[in-house]
Amino acid sequence: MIEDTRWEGVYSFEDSPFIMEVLTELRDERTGPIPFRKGLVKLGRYMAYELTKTMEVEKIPVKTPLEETTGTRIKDRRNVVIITVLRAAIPLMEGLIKVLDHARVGIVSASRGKAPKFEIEMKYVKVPRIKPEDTVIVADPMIATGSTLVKVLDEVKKYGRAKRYVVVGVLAAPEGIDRIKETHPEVEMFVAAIDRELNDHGYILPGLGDAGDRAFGAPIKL
Ligand SMILES: O=P(O)(O)OC[C@H]1O[C@H](OP(=O)(O)OP(=O)(O)O)[C@H](O)[C@@H]1O
Ligand SMILES: O=c1cc[nH]c(=O)[nH]1
Ligand SMILES: [Mg+2]
Repeated sequence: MIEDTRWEGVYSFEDSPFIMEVLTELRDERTGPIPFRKGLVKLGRYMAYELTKTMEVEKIPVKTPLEETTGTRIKDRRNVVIITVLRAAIPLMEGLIKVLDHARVGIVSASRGKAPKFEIEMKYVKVPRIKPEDTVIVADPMIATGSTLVKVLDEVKKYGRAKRYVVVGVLAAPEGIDRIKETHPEVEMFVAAIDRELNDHGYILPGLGDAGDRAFGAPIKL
């Protein structure tokens, strides 16, 4: 992972060719919903694997068929709460949880309104109690204006103070990172790549389009 020195605690995986290859497939407009969801699952799995490198480990005794020796256990892996932001984060969470299988899971809905206010409607909130030893991971593939994550982090912090707050995403715009760092400076962010900018509809450029629509199809407006 590479720390982006424009901020404190913001990392990308542009040094990982495999993560970049999967990201390229997600960006490709020819990629349909099935491979798109599969790609989000893969990114969740591999970014969770990378994230374990930042977790606390402990030495434990282990007995092989031949002799006693010392083993390793990732202590923090047993104290994780994954917060999934509907819709687009569902496949991403599926990938994260393959590595972080002990995680407790919270689900929140968050749908973003139109420019320029980008009001966030957060109706469905089901979050477990958060303990001081927990690493809270908020999963959302896209960090554009940052409105969604600011609102979700505000809400999640009502459920108890955690040891760490980590955002895991696929693409982030500098504008969104700035916004989140303003209101939640302690939050660490891990994304596959940090893209160039937002367009005036609040979409990330070059981006990958609307992640929820790419994964599940565009909803119709009644
Ligand atoms: O950083 P922001 O400007 O808040 O934008 C990011 C949010 O926008 C998209 O959600 P959307 O409202 O499109 O819902 P969806 O995931 O169901 O498509 C995306 O999934 C993020 O949650
Ligand atoms: O580019 C973007 C920005 C916000 N939400 C998305 O799904 N894609
Ligand atoms: Mg969407």
